Amino acid sequence: MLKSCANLLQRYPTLFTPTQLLTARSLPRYFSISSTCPVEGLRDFGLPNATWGPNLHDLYNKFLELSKTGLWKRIPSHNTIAHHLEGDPRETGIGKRMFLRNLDRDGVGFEYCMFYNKAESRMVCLFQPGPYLEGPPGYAHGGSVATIIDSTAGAGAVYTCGSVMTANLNINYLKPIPLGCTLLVDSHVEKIEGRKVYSRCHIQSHDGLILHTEATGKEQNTTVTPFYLTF
Ligand SMILES: CCCCCCCCCC(=O)SCCNC(=O)CCNC(=O)[C@H](O)C(C)(C)COP(=O)(O)OP(=O)(O)OC[C@H]1O[C@@H](n2cnc3c(N)ncnc32)[C@H](O)[C@@H]1OP(=O)(O)O
Repeated sequence: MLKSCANLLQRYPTLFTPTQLLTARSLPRYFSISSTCPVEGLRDFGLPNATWGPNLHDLYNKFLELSKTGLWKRIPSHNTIAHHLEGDPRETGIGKRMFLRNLDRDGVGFEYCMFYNKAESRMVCLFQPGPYLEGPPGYAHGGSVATIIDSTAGAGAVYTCGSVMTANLNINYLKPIPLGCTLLVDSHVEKIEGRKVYSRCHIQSHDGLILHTEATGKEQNTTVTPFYLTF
């Protein structure tokens, strides 16, 4: 691992902070970043890759197991939003990349996959923040935390109600999120009033012992950004 870390440092001298280097032995496997990630071409990023740590694998396998009951479904995650949703017949604009999938290497940014439970209007996101999301030394930037919350609650609202835009998002940052850890982002649609969709979301450590973040969101049903769903 230290050898691959040294190689990475040679190629990308500013990739890791001193804090991360000091704690490199205890951090998961984003140090073995694959250099074979294709830049172009359709790919489902919600599938395991070499940068996933053991805790992310464990959570993923747990939800795959739950999916066998039919209550949960893995949500595909392609590089462009037009392809993000299963069954979307539209072509995407050239050069567009979905915000969370806009890096050309695995493991450095938003490493995640989502599962949806229709009966509970619930979307969970298994999330491993990579080193490019750094805010305070060694920890995830608050904006990146807001992004994964917005994307999880937003996707949950889309799968529950169809096309929505986020109108409002309130976040309480309770405990900082270490880069490289595995998190469960858990959102559900709490209430629907006409075109208004109210969601609640929290982020906890993979073992449920630490509550990192709580959030409430309000999405507005809209026809501005029609999504095509086949759930
Ligand atoms: C698997 C798929 C993954 C996809 C996930 C994608 C997730 C990403 C989500 C996003 O990032 S979306 C991008 C960020 N959001 C925006 O850019 C939204 C910009 N704002 C708008 O487009 C409009 O303001 C909006 C559509 C949200 C509302 O416009 P409307 O014309 O529909 O609202 P209108 O002014 O008619 O108000 C309707 C109701 O909503 C309420 N409302 C509007 N804006 C609000 C606001 N900001 N906060 C709270 N409430 C709001 C408003 O008070 C009113 O309540 P009442 O019916 O009770 O009177």
